[in-house]
Amino acid sequence: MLDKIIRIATRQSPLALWQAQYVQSQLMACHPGLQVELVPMVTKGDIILDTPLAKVGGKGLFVKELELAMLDGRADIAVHSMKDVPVEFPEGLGLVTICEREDPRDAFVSNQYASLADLPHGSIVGTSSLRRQCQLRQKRPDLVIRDLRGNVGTRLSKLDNGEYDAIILAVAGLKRLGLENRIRTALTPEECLPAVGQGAVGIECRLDDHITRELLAPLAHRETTVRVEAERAMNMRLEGGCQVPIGSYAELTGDNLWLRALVGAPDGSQMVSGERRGPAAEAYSMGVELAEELLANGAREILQEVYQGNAPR
Ligand SMILES: NCc1[nH]cc(CCC(=O)O)c1CC(=O)O
Repeated sequence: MLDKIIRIATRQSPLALWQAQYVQSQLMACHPGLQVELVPMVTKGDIILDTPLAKVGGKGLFVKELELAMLDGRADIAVHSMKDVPVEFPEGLGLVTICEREDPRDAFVSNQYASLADLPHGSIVGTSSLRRQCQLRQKRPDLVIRDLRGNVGTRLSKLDNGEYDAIILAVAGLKRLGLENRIRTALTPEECLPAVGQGAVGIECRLDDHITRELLAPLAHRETTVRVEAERAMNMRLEGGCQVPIGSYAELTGDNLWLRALVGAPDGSQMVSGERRGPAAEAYSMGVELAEELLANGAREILQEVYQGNAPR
């Protein structure tokens, strides 16, 4: 077992490298003597950076090359932000481990203003996430929302250049990159319901690689796994593809799971939301049932508009 080497396929953005190195150090701490190497890769998503993600094929662009490397045996595992992991996996691969969640909230980042409420009428806010856009617009229809892409450092420099009055980023990403001081306020789940899996890191590998799966087992965090399972079941039932105006967030207290979800029109004109409470063992079915309730309450029509590219923004 100790002469085993684990190779981690990773993108080279600072956040992807942080996540890969986090898993590398956790694995080495759990298994003294185990060798763990990073296999840095470039994905299509890294190359096509100027087009809104929804138009170029979505988040899958960032994971395909990593998955091919695992299937070809050039790498053993890939580490993902759970919110970027597509709902389906290629044959032979699967998500086997979910690590402990970092702060799941969204962050309000600005150089002049301390909070969303402080933004003057007509301020320009940067985010390309339809989920963030619809929730911002619902609360503040006066704001001007502009697309904002690139990795976390790029987004912050566009804010600093004066292109935006404020931007919204995930708290987790900023913390991991040592940029916590840029957070003016964390938005509560009531202000902006987080994305499926936000703040959690997951590990994908070949399902028949039992040695690797056994080595990964101690990195799993039970509470996070239950929460993310409920959130992902919700998303799966909604067929939430690449870029979607869906928030899905679960909290677990003892055995009590509380799942909240919303689907909104990107222009903030409509929003359907709901919640479910139940025991942890029912995480999956709670997610599916909540999704069905939202679909029946108008989410189906909202999502159809978004998928057909007709939704006003
Ligand atoms: N969509 C990009 C992305 N994917 C994961 C994170 C970091 C937070 C996380 O792990 O959920 C970010 C940056 C952001 O949304 O600000």
